[in-house]
Amino acid sequence: MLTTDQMRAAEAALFDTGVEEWALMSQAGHGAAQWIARLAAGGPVTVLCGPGHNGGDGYVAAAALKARGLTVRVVAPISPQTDLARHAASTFEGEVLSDGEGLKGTVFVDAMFGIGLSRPLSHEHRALIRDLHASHERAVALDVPSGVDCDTGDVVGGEGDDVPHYALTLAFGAWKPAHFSGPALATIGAARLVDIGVPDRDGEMRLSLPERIAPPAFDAHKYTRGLVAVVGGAMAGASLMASRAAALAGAGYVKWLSEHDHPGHPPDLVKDNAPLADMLGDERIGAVLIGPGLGRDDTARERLEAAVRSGHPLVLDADALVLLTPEILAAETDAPILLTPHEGELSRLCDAFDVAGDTKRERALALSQASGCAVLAKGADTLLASGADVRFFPPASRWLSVAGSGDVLAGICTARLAATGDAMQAACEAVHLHGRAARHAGAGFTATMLAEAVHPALEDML
Ligand SMILES: NC(=O)C1=CN([C@@H]2O[C@H](COP(=O)(O)OP(=O)(O)OC[C@H]3O[C@@H](n4cnc5c(N)ncnc54)[C@H](O)[C@@H]3O)[C@@H](O)[C@H]2O)[C@@H](O)CC1
Ligand SMILES: Nc1ncnc2c1ncn2[C@@H]1O[C@H](COP(=O)(O)OP(=O)(O)O)[C@@H](O)[C@H]1O
Ligand SMILES: [K+]
Repeated sequence: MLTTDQMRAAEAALFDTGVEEWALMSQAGHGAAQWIARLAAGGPVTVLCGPGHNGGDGYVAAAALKARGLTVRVVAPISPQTDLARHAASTFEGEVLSDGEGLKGTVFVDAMFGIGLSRPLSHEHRALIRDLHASHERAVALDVPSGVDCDTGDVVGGEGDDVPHYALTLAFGAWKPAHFSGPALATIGAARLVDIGVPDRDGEMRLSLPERIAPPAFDAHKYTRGLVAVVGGAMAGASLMASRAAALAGAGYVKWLSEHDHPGHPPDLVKDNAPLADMLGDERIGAVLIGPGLGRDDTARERLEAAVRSGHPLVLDADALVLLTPEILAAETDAPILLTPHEGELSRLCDAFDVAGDTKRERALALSQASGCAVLAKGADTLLASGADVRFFPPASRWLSVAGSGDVLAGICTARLAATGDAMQAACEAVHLHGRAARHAGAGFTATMLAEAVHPALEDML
């Protein structure tokens, strides 16, 4: 995944090796035409072309679609402004209109602006896009929906609903942050990457895709598979749900360290109510979860301090993130720590660690660097920051927006941390497992149902 500047640098590096600009544009336009043709299914296509190379891609796609026998109209409110864009326009031999008055069709292709957007869309351009969107059955955005800032996913000079909803967005050469973050996420629809020859490199920002989870080794026993300790608190239900999710996410053994009882306590979950510091002294513990249902009083803070001092790999969620300060984290520990804040907790933590950033990505990175922890910043556009690295995730079921869903995720994270010993890998596996569980749970599930659905989800990922 590349920012605008990185994308331009990657293109420049290709040109330095002798690749022609036209070759890239040609691949972008032809790659787009293949997707558009499938969506058009023989119906008429209207391509809105801007003045730059995004428009150039549009002209190439228009010419390729016309060559396939489709009815294609180009609307170009601004003429091409570069030699390359003019050359692209010259390859399209059909009708070019200056406005979209009365046009109807199957697919509307937005090739107005891409990574070169430099200011908010004018009222006229916004209205033109809205009208063409309304008069066609489906809309496809080339590179990004016009008006979206590629680096942030914000709508430049506007709100999320100033950009209409696209069925498909075709990213050229590399993903941009906007494809998986910010208000743009609501407008982008299905996102697909079109190869234009920009080599994949092991950059700091990447899209995380599900990878296989390793099943237990042949000589595995419950401790090698991971002993998870879930610290309970005043509201026992939340830690109980997290424990259940941890058990179903592959942990060999889950211990519930709780002073409180709960009627939903299952027989296969071992409860231990000895003093917390004693229990945390067990060297076999692979990872500790603290936060769900912990409470926020002095007792809760003492339990958090004990968990950090224990030196075990940690997942801190919910109330632990409300209580966390740099002083608490100052305890000597080399063990990996994963923080799993939602938006509100992230902003509180940024205050507590005295860091700031314009975007969620920048805030999560700054917090990770200030705290030394991996930061899984949850929400509709979940992302993971660890040191300089960022992982984005494909959008998950919106039904995950239910109370307790974060407790389930925290339990999964802890099981994966106990199994892998690596906060970043654990968080990536956990987000995919959580998303997969949501698909198994269907629509309108409760957090308890989601926790149960971790079981079939794990099987999918083996
Ligand atoms: N460099 C290349 O050869 C390639 C470019 N590609 C395409 O080119 C795009 C980037 O092209 P450009 O750098 O030309 O940028 P764009 O085509 O995104 O836009 C730049 C043009 O729009 C104008 N402009 C910007 N914001 C405006 C606004 N709000 N109102 C009116 N005019 C505005 C600028 O003055 C400039 O003429 C990518 O998104 C991608 O679609 C890729 O397909 C791959 C190859
Ligand atoms: N609209 C959404 N689309 C996808 N996932 C979502 C959405 N809203 C919330 N989630 C996910 O659901 C979980 C909610 O966690 P959290 O906010 O901690 O809830 P709770 O505290 O109630 O458990 C997170 O994993 C988050 O990424
Ligand atoms: K566009």
